[in-house]
Amino acid sequence: MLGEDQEPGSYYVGVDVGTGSVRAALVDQKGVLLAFADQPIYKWEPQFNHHEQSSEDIWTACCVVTKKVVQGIDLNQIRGLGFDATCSLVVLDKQFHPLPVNFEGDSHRNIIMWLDHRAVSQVHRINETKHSVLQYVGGVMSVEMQAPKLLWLKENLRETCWDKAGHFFDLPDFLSWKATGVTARSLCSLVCKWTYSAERGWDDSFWKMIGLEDFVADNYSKIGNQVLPPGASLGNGLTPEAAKDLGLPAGIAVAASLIDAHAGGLGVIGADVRGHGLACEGQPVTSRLAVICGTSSCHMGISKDPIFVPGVWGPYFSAMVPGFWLNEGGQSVTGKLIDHMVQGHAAFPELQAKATARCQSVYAYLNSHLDLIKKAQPVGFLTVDLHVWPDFHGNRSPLADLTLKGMVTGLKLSQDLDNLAILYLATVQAIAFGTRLIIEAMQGAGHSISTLFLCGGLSKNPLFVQMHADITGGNGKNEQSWESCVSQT
Ligand SMILES: Nc1ncnc2c1ncn2[C@@H]1O[C@H](COP(=O)(O)OP(=O)(O)O)[C@@H](O)[C@H]1O
Ligand SMILES: O=C(CO)[C@H](O)[C@H](O)COP(=O)(O)O
Repeated sequence: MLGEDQEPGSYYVGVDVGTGSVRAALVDQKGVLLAFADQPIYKWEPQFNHHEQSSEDIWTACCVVTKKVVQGIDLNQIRGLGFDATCSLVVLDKQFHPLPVNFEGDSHRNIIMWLDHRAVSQVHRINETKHSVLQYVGGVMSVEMQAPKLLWLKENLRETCWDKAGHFFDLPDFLSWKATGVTARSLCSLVCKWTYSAERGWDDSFWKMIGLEDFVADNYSKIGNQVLPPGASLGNGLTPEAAKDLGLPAGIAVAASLIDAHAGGLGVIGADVRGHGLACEGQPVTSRLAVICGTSSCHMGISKDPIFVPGVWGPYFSAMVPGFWLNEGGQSVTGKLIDHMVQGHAAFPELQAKATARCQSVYAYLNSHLDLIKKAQPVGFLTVDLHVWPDFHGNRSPLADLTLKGMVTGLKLSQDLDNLAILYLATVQAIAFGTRLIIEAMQGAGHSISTLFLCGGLSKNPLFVQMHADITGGNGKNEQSWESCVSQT
């Protein structure tokens, strides 16, 4: 919205770092999208369940996309810049140089990604403490959060990484530091991934109990002892060095960052739906669930008072919408699971060739193929004999069990394109059932959710959206009308 102090003709740049790529958007003062660019980023999997990235590679990609979106505009009209990113752990030494997070000693790979599950033993021990901070992450800490990863580094890479480390950043906070030189952390990342409380700050007893008393001793300087609300203006804005890298004027305002799912949640949960004849018009914002569907899916619901939902992260105060509590359900792999199932099938080369011949994406081709083979039945009935359990990378919510694995039942001696299309459908349905289980857990604990707002790469897939509407809408527990609104971040 145009604030009173904003002149017309102002531009803003937003940079979104997902798991697979970096995207930049240029918007005007009304939030209208004027330009968009994206750039893939590198990922390494040196061993099973170890996932790493490079902060230098990601910063370079941020610079490429930012330069592209501001091409041809008057740079002096740019008023602000903001970042969001996945909640991956960036490690730097005392001089802010990258440190290796791997046994190979490769310092280029200085990020342990959010989906890395190397710290299984560490998270198990953290959960055995039953410390009170765990109440604020759904009762069970996830291996995808930062405390187990930090403990893993201390126990496994003591000399090459831990002893030399000067700064541990969540990726969104690394980016705002890189742009401004300010090491302040965002309340969003510290509350959601690091056990910081917006009301009580750090809990010394937790860090001492899990064997990371080092942080208490140095007054949390390595993980953040200055905390700002997301959107707060950082220091003196963009430094001359970062300005040169990004192709922007020095000194423009840079905002304290958000985690990617939280940026998506903030973007869609308050969407103005007036004038479309939707049943959710006039309903409170607390009746909406934002589902951010990319590599993973994140289910963001807010409330005025804290709601404790077993197996669902939070409640987190002011971490997404200021003044509201947030619960965050999630499925660790959704887009990644669909890609895995489709690309690993024997008929994938045939699918690729046919989709390319029609100038379609493989998913658009599969969706039309399902329409062709469903005959008179609704498409969902094609999977009466084939079922998928989607927890190939454990269950984030509501079971909070990282040991769970995926399953497929009903396999036949067929590997043709029909078989691939039906397996794809069953995978999408399984993911939608997972969302339904998360909603039921949230409703059972006191949320009152009646509308889903989807965004992210998977929301471009009409079958994914339709299955979510069909499967979550018919749970019989919701007296209110149910609908899925789609918007894209
Ligand atoms: N047009 C599309 N149709 C179907 N699926 C899509 C489409 N575009 C992207 N996706 C899926 O969305 C996922 C990536 O979403 P994205 O939001 O870019 O992820 P991330 O933020 O994690 O990098 C991928 O699994 C991809 O297959
Ligand atoms: O844990 C998360 C948010 O709390 C996200 O799943 C993680 O950041 C990855 O997001 P994406 O699937 O959009 O790349």
